[in-house]
Amino acid sequence: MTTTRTLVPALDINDVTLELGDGDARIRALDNVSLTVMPGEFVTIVGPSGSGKSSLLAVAGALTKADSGTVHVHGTDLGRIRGNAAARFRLDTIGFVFQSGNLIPALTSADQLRLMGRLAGNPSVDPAPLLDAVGMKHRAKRRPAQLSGGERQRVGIARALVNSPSLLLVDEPTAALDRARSHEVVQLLAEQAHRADVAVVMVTHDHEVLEHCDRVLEMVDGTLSPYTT
Ligand SMILES: Nc1ncnc2c1ncn2[C@@H]1O[C@H](COP(=O)(O)OP(=O)(O)OP(=O)(O)O)[C@@H](O)[C@H]1O
Repeated sequence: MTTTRTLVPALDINDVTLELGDGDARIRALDNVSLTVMPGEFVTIVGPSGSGKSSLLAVAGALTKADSGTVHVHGTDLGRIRGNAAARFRLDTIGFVFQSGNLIPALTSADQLRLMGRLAGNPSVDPAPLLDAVGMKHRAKRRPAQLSGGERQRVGIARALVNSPSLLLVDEPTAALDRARSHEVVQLLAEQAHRADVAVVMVTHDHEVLEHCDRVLEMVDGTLSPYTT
């Protein structure tokens, strides 16, 4: 007997439109965008400045509501949750990684992870295995100012994984890094996606790192299409 396993997409964006600004200055940041990302898949979005990449991450991360279309994260319709429920959902289901790691200056690497666990109602988080997974166990007691840019980014990735998210949204993770560190960080994201079955959606201007991604898409004027070199 053959058994078929139905996989729920980690992210399912269907025909989404988002308009920003007021009056004559109103622009269509997302124009009928659709995107499905499965668990364990690492998708990257490239495209010119102002093309709508950050808007897409904001909609996928339940930070901005689409004007039309639907967004499901791991089966939950983001259009149907708001306020505290949306904040709770973000904390439990979505991880965010930003340009420079966005770490809290006063906290050690280990405490960055503990705090994220506590916020999600998971106070017994053990930071050691996650820091180990990103090659940062030996920096557990250091604060951000005592870390290199690449190390901060690694801690940021470990922190984003603390609550075992279904979806990891990553905005320009290599902006502050040299070429070697950029490859390391993006390779690490690919490893985490494949090992922990997390869907990763990364936005980048850095075409050097695309080799590590499973799928590359291009955003131009609010529309998404496959990227061709
Ligand atoms: N709050 C806002 N109000 C009005 N327009 C906005 C707002 N935020 C973004 N925009 C406009 O929406 C469009 C898409 O912006 P977005 O930040 O998504 O692009 P991006 O591709 O991420 O750009 P970059 O690569 O420079 O970060 C741009 O034309 C931008 O000027």
